[in-house]
Amino acid sequence: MTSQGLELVARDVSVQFDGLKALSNVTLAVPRGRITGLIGPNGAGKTTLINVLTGFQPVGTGTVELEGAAIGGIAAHKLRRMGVARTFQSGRLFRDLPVLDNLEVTGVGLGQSRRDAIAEARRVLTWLGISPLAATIAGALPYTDERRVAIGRAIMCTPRYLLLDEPAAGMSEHESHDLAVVIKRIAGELGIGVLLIEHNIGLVLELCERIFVLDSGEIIEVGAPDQIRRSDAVRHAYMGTQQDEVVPALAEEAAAS
Ligand SMILES: Nc1ncnc2c1ncn2[C@@H]1O[C@H](COP(=O)(O)OP(=O)(O)OP(=O)(O)O)[C@@H](O)[C@H]1O
Repeated sequence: MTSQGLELVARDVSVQFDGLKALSNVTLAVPRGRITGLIGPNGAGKTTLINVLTGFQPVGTGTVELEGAAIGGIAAHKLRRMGVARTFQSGRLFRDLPVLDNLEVTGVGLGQSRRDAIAEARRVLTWLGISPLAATIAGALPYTDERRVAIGRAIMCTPRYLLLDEPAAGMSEHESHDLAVVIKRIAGELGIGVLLIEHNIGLVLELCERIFVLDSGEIIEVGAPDQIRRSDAVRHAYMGTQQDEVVPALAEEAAAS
C-alpha cells in the first residue's frame, strides 16, 4: 500500500472454475495517478483478475479493497459509480447508437441528467480529440476508433481507476503510439489509476511504473520495467506459448536499456 492508501487492491485472491485454479493467492495494487502493467501468456488469468477487481467475477477467497474499504461482492454497476471503470477486449459499444449517445447513456447510468451527460460526453470526446466522431454510428467505426470510443465511455464522469483489457490489440505501431499518449494523459492529467493489460510488451515496458506478471494464475514477478526486461522467470513463462515473440522482444529491450 502507498502511504495514502489511494489504491485499488486485490489481496491474496484465488478464483476457481470447476476445479481449474484461474487465480492463486494473487496480490496486486493499482495506485491512483500511476500506470500499472499486468502481463502474462494466454490463459494466465489476467481477464479473470480484472473481472474480480471490477465486480464482474465473485472473489473466491481473499479480498478486494478500494482505498481501504472492502468491496468484494459489490456489483459491477455499483463499483462503476464508486469510480472503478474498465474496458473490454471487445468494445461492447451500443452498435446502433451514435458515438455521442454511447457516452451519454453511460453518464445517465451514472446518475447524470441527460443534459449534463451530453455535455460531459462532448467534453470527453473533445479531450480525447475524437469529437468529429460524435455523430458516427458506433457499429460503423473502424476498429481503432471503436477502441478510443470505448476508452471515452470508460472515462465518463472521471473514474478513480481504469482497467484496460488489451486496448492495443490489433493496432499498428503508429496507433499504439497514439494510444500510449492517451493513457499517459489519463493517469497524469486526470489522476486516474490505470491497470494496463497488454500483449504488446513494448507498450507496457514504455508506460508502466510497475508491472505484475501472471502465469498459470500465479504472480511470478513484480517490478519496474528494467526488472521485467531482465527476468528469467518472465522469459521462461512466455517460451513455447502463442506469445513467444515476447521472448526476443524482452531480450531486445534489455539490450537497448
Ligand atoms: N467463466 C469461466 N469458466 C471456466 N473457465 C474460465 C472462465 N473464465 C476463464 N476461465 C479459464 O481461466 C483461465 C484464465 O483465463 P483468463 O481469461 O483470465 O486468462 P487471460 O490471461 O486473460 O488470457 P488471454 O490473454 O487469452 O485473454 C483460463 O484457463 C480460462 O480458460
